[in-house]
Amino acid sequence: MASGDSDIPGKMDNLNIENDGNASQNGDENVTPAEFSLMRKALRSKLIHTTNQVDVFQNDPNNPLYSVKSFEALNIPEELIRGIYDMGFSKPSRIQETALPLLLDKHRTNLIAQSQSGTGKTAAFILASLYRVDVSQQEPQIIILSPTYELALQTGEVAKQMAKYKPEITIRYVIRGETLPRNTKIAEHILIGTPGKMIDWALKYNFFNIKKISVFVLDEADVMIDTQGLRAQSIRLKQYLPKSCQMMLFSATYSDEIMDFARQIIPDPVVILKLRLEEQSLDNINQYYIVVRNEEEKYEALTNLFGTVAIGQAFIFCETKISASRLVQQLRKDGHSVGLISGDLTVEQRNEALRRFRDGQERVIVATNVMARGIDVEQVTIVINYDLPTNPETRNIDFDTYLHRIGRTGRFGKEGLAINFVDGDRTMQMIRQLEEHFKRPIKKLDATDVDEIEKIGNDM
Ligand SMILES: Nc1ncnc2c1ncn2[C@@H]1O[C@H](COP(=O)(O)OP(=O)(O)OP(=O)(O)O)[C@@H](O)[C@H]1O
Repeated sequence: MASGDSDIPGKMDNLNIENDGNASQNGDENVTPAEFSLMRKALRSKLIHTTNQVDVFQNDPNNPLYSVKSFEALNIPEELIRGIYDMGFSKPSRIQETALPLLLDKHRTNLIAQSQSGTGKTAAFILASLYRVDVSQQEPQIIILSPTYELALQTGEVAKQMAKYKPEITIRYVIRGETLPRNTKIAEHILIGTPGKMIDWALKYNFFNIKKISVFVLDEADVMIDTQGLRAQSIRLKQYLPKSCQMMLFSATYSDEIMDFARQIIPDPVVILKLRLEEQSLDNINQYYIVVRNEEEKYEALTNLFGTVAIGQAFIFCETKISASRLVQQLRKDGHSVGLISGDLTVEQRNEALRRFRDGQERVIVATNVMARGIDVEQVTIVINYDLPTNPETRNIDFDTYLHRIGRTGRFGKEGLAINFVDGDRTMQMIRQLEEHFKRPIKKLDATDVDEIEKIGNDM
């Protein structure tokens, strides 16, 4: 049995989402960093633009750095350009502007790149990998390591899309469930898989010659080091690679631990960092609260909103998985088409719900607090706090989670709408605290005032 099976997700009990450690507060929802990463990808339909400059660190001052403003300027085969345009990209993203010239240059620069999720890292290393393939050789030349089975599949999908007009480039997954007869020699050029299985295929079964690998990519380094065993396996694999192999490592977050790991894997790297995450802000969000007397009124007010506001896409947040799933059941019973995202669902079910939402098949998602921390909801126009976010220990209002739920990063200047439900003195006091804390008014909305609700909807 291949030791690659150690990559089965869901084994971790030590949650650490975006390094804020917050998820463990709601320990009944066990979601791993790898699962969050997948959820972000499932939900994302486009590039996240950031205004931040990138910082580049390199040891060799003679190595001139340049950035590209167009894909044509990269001197890559026309088929790859066509593939990129077919994916809807018109020009390189911020991180790609700097990373691609380095990745494609004749010095085969090694790279460590950190940039927030959704900024175009995957597309960058896929392009570099496709560019490096020598199609005259029918053997593996590129290894791409992902932390889990699902993330590897996701990366493979991107590679297949980009290589659409270069069908002579071949790709093989090295993930659980894949088996080969003994003495097989793999002919595919690009191997995408998890560390344990890759080690087995390279070193135990000799399905390919690791000395022929010319590009090694380690993706999602932050997720990798969070998962027992993957770090050691990655380092082990790296030790067998030829010296001439170009190595690159990508991470969405930054920490000393990640950098230590990165430097153990990548010799002599150029390091690209986009350290500062853009601040979430409430500047473009219109915030309201609706007062209700009991659960029935609350539910009625919610469905009233659905009926009146031509909501683009909405997220509804509940405090617990039980309340979230009850609400979904009720809404579905009443004929509303809503998706649910909670820790009770399988990875596949959650991602399927997010994909349906992303593709507009469902315009409402009900989610729990834990889920809110792990995914960003940039494209959502309405956020409804069915339950206000509270700290599970103190039961006080949780300002950070509130901001994370409804805030937007600067670039997304679009207007957003946040609606909070108030069902007593305690929640009313929380609204006042939020106003005080963020120095922004939260206006009262009468759930039965159809004209006003319509007006809000039209203003968006
Ligand atoms: N140059 C580009 N122009 C337009 N869209 C792009 C560009 N590069 C990537 N994208 C798209 O932006 C989204 C995010 O890109 P990508 O997955 O490469 O980001 P990432 O930084 O690797 O994210 P993660 O850290 O979650 O893996 C994808 O939908 C991708 O197709």
